Amino acid sequence: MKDVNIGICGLGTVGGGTWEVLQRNARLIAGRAGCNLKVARVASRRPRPDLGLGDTPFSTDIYDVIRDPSIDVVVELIGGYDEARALVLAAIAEGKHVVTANKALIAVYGNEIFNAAREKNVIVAYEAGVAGGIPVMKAIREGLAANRINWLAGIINGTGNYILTEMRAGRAFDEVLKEAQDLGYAEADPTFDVEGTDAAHKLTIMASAAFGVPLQFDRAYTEGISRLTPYDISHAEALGYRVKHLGIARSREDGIELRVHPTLVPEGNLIAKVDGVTNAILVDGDAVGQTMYHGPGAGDEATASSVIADLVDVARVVASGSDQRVPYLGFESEAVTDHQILSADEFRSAYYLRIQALDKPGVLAKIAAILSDQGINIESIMQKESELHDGHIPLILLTHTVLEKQVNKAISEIEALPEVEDQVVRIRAENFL
Ligand SMILES: NC(=O)C1=CN([C@@H]2O[C@H](COP(=O)(O)OP(=O)(O)OC[C@H]3O[C@@H](n4cnc5c(N)ncnc54)[C@H](O)[C@@H]3O)[C@@H](O)[C@H]2O)C=CC1
Ligand SMILES: N[C@@H](CC=O)C(=O)O
Ligand code: NA
Repeated sequence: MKDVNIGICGLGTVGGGTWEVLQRNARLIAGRAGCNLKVARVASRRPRPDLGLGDTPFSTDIYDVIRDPSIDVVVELIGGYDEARALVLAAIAEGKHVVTANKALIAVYGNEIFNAAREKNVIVAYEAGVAGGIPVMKAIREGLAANRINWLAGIINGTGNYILTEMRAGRAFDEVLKEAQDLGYAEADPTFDVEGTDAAHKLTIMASAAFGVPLQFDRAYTEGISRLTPYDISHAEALGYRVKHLGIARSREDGIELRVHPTLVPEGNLIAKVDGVTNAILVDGDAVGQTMYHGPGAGDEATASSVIADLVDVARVVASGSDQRVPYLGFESEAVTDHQILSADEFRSAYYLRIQALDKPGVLAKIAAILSDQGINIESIMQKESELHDGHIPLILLTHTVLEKQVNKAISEIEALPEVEDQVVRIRAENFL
């Protein structure tokens, strides 16, 4: 059986997991790929004696992998933007295929990288970058190829969902984040997880493959979980919702909503029950209806599972000498359109609003009048006398679905009322899920 030679760059959480699974399941994987996936070289800043690399050449210079003429596929697992971009472009220039877990790289530089790869007739595969171990890109690009995809929505950051799950159990944000870092779930810069950047990277990639538009990370609306409070989480629950950090991509006649933010999800919805580091993506297609992809969104061997699936795809092409492959974002270049990405003002959603108002007659009427002037109907209202503090009492409202610009207008008018103190807390609620 032929060997396909693999060079791994970056032996951290995912690199280590990839090495381990390739060794453990070598025969099984070879049986599927039709060739041996041989790790012929590894490079990383620090050696990993715990992995038992044996005779496999190791160096601290990742470019040793690029320079090695025997390497067929470079596995980029160093992470980050610029160094990874340079490494991947250098690998492509050498005519090597690339497998990466780096969604930041693909979301931001994917258009450039895919063009370079097309010119050199090599493959760049990135399944591990989107929802870790879940083969969701395979589902979108291949399994759902018959469908007009209407929308997709899901939990696509394991660290964030882990934090929200533990916060519900009463644990402190910082303590749980530290634990997620120790478990290898978090990004090198964990603000990418908690401020929504990582989820926006993944959403950008899924949306392009779902709708056939170029990658446009800079057009994604991004809001993280760092400002969520246990208070709002528990009040949302009292209204029958769970607060989840979602990525939502929805195709409309007038454009595409591309947004990442904390979201109230009806408690009966499957997504509401997804806890811990688990990710879940619901995809709505015109032919199939809704399908859901659920599984570990981060972690060493779970992510390695996707890295190796990509390696098998590449190895089959290398070993068979064919150049048959799935287009990068599932669409042939001629079929990619310029359907615009909408601004946040154009989002349609329901809203949970928490208003800190003076407890005196007439205030509620003023707020109701502002909402009504903006055409906003109220679905439910909650106010507890027991939460009266310094003459102020939180008023919690759930609106019907409206345009976001109407809500923004209403919020600024409400915040300007002398009876209202602090900023209005606003969390989108999605009843269409
Ligand atoms: N940890 C996870 O669960 C997941 C991570 N990813 C992605 O996988 C990639 C790798 O992530 P992790 O393994 O978690 O990171 P990590 O920080 O554990 O590993 C990165 C490794 O690369 C090495 N490295 C970085 N720059 C280097 C350079 N210039 N020269 C030599 N070595 C260098 C580091 O020393 C480290 O050993 C990232 O793009 C990340 O976003 C994707 C899905 C899940
Ligand atoms: N930091 C990411 C890792 C996987 O993509 C996450 O927590 O989801
Ligand atoms: Na994946």
